[in-house]
Amino acid sequence: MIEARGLTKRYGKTLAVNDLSFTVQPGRVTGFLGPNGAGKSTTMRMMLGLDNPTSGVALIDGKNYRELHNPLRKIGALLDAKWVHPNRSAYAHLQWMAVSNKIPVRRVDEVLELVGLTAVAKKRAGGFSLGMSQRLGIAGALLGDPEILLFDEPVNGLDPEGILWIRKFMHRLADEGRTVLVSSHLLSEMSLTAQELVVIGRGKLIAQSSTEDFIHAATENTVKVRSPQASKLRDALMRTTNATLRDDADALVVSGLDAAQIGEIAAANQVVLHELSPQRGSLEEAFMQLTGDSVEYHTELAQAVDQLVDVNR
Ligand SMILES: Nc1ncnc2c1ncn2[C@@H]1O[C@H](COP(=O)(O)OP(=O)(O)OP(=O)(O)O)[C@@H](O)[C@H]1O
Repeated sequence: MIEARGLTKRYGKTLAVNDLSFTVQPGRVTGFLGPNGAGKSTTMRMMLGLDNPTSGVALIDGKNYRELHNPLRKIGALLDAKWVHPNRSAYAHLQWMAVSNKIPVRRVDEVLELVGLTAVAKKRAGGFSLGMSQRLGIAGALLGDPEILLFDEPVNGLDPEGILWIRKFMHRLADEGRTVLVSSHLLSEMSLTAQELVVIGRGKLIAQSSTEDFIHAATENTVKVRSPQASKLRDALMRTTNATLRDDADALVVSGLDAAQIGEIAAANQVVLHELSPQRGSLEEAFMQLTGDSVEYHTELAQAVDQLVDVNR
């Protein structure tokens, strides 16, 4: 388990992380979501003992990173995929990491196999694509077979195939019972990857919940109804309920009632229905809702969505 308690980091005048408290549980992929500059990397660096909190603590199974006996066996991390020496082979890089952390060298072959890099293990890491570099970074994080894994923006810049691979791999790690914290500013990607969310903005916690609850709590659930007798249905709904109705092309969008209630009212009034479909809010809508009226945020959000469209193009 990872726990942040009152975690705060100040760089001069910038409050990068502001009194952040949350927990990350094993067996689930937890998305660490927030726009660029929200404080995700700083938080992760403090979890890994690479930066000192101004106040508060980041605990790994109840301990500071620096108190861990054999840190790589407890927590593995991918912060920057390109930090590998370009002239080293993938194998040599992992071997160096293994030796310097007292991990048996045979583990190198295992992790190369896990991330699908066995065939290129002896090639220069400098010639790797971004996707291959990410896999090598993940192999490094897995070297100590740790229970806890941190990934900072692992899908940034990857093609759809690479994104899918990372997503499946994260799920596999969580299914093995590990604690997986993955940061991203890509909202839609997180809605597919993460089962739990920790959402931050300007260093502060906005929400911690399951992805489903996050969307549910922050967005209005509506039901889309299409009927050849729309005005009769509208009258019946207005007469008997406090539901709010709005028109959307040839459909009625109803909030305040669920699909079953609308179906019952339609049947009681002998109204024919052609469609009765619950509409779920999206993570984008939820994020907009919770981050309120900040212009800066909405610009960030628009950029995040644009990037997502680019990635999927
Ligand atoms: N070493 C540093 N010195 C000064 N300011 C910093 C430093 N590191 C981060 N910051 C500032 O702290 C804030 C949070 O940055 P951080 O990199 O943690 O955000 P992030 O959510 O990871 O965003 P990104 O995805 O862009 O990295 C930003 O305003 C950033 O400019």
